[in-house]
Amino acid sequence: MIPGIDEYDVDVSVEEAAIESLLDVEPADVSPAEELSFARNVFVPLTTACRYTCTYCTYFDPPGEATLLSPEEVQEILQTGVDAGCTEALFTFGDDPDDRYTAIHDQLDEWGHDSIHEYLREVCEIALDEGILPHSNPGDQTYDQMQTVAEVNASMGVMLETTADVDVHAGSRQKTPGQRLNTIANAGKLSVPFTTGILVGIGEDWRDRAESLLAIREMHERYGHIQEVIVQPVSENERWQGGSPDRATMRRVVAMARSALPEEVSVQVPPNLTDARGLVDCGIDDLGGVSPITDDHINPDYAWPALDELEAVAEHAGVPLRERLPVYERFLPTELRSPGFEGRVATGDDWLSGRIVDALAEQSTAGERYRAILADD
Ligand SMILES: O=c1nc2n(C[C@H](O)[C@H](O)[C@H](O)CO)c3cc(O)ccc3cc-2c(=O)[nH]1
Ligand SMILES: C[C@H]1O[C@@H](n2cnc3c(N)ncnc32)[C@H](O)[C@@H]1O
Ligand code: MET
Ligand code: SF4
Repeated sequence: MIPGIDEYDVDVSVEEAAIESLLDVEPADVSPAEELSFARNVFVPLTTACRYTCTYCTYFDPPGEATLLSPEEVQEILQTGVDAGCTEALFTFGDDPDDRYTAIHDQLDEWGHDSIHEYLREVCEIALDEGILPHSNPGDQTYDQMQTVAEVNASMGVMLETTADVDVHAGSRQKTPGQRLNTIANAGKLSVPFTTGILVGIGEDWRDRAESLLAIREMHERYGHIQEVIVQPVSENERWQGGSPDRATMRRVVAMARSALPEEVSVQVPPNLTDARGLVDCGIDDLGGVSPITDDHINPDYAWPALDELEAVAEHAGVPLRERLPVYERFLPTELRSPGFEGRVATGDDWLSGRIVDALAEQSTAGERYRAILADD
């Protein structure tokens, strides 16, 4: 049984035969994508406080040192993003920071908020007012927490990491696969277009990788909400010297992801952590959110490639590079999709809230930029 799953009302039943057949997949078995997409984002590390201490993570700060960005600081970062033509405000932060740190709780209280999710809602509203679309990844979330912020996000995400019980998540407070899957299920129940993925090289074996990808597939079959799956190699930093998966491993696991998932779900690799050129023939079709202005705060030692380097990856593969929004086009109401859009899956019109649809349809500089990106197919 997947660790921790019995604590939640999530039924995941990956079949042994499906795992076995995925284990046979090789890069030569998949067809390369016809284009590569990316989004321009600005990274907003709302707080570095986290209730967990994953041993590969350099993001979290210990109590006493952790910070919380004020609304003014957030607004300033967002403004630089808007000025640089970004369409995505990536709010990523530690899991339930206010639960473990009284200083964070007290600061939120001073700003008039009961919880980090209430505060997240406020900063997402600031983003929408500034003309940039929120994509939040606050780690694990309950249904109620997610409901607080769902209507002010264009999409949300959490990495499953792995379905295996691995040492890197050990300790008295830890991520569990059951809780991550529950978060993914909550997004499905709330119709939130969702990003998830696996972290490769944290002690999981090939069978675990196959099981993780198939568990994601099962979630998508149930709710239809998975927009992309990130295949992320764990990367070395001052806290993690346990190595990073080699090229052959990344090639095989990307091919497994492409085979495991239905066609409409994108397979993404981060271009600052991988040699994306060497993965296009294994089935990637997305290079994720890339920032022209902010660091990757999670992997600060790995600089974002410039746009012309992304162009070079696409050129090397002989496919076009296309900018996208943080929410994939099939989740948009039909009237906002580009004329040339051929939805491979009918999704209906009820994914995005009125607030997000208004932002996309607005007669404003931001609205025009969003529509220009959609029209550029
Ligand atoms: O800059 C990063 N962006 C990360 N992103 C952002 C992602 O590249 C884009 O926000 C999505 O492609 C949406 O456009 C994540 C998004 C998620 O929902 C879940 C996990 C990640 C992980 C990272 C990451 O490590 N670094
Ligand atoms: C937001 C996501 O960042 C990823 N993450 C955290 N630390 C690292 C690292 N050292 N290398 C690669 N990815 C990492 C986790 O998968 C997390 O879910
Ligand atoms: N804490 C969240 C998670 O692990 C997001 C940031 S990870 C550096 O999903
Ligand atoms: S990976 Fe996310 S959950 Fe784990 S310690 Fe880092 S911030 Fe916290």
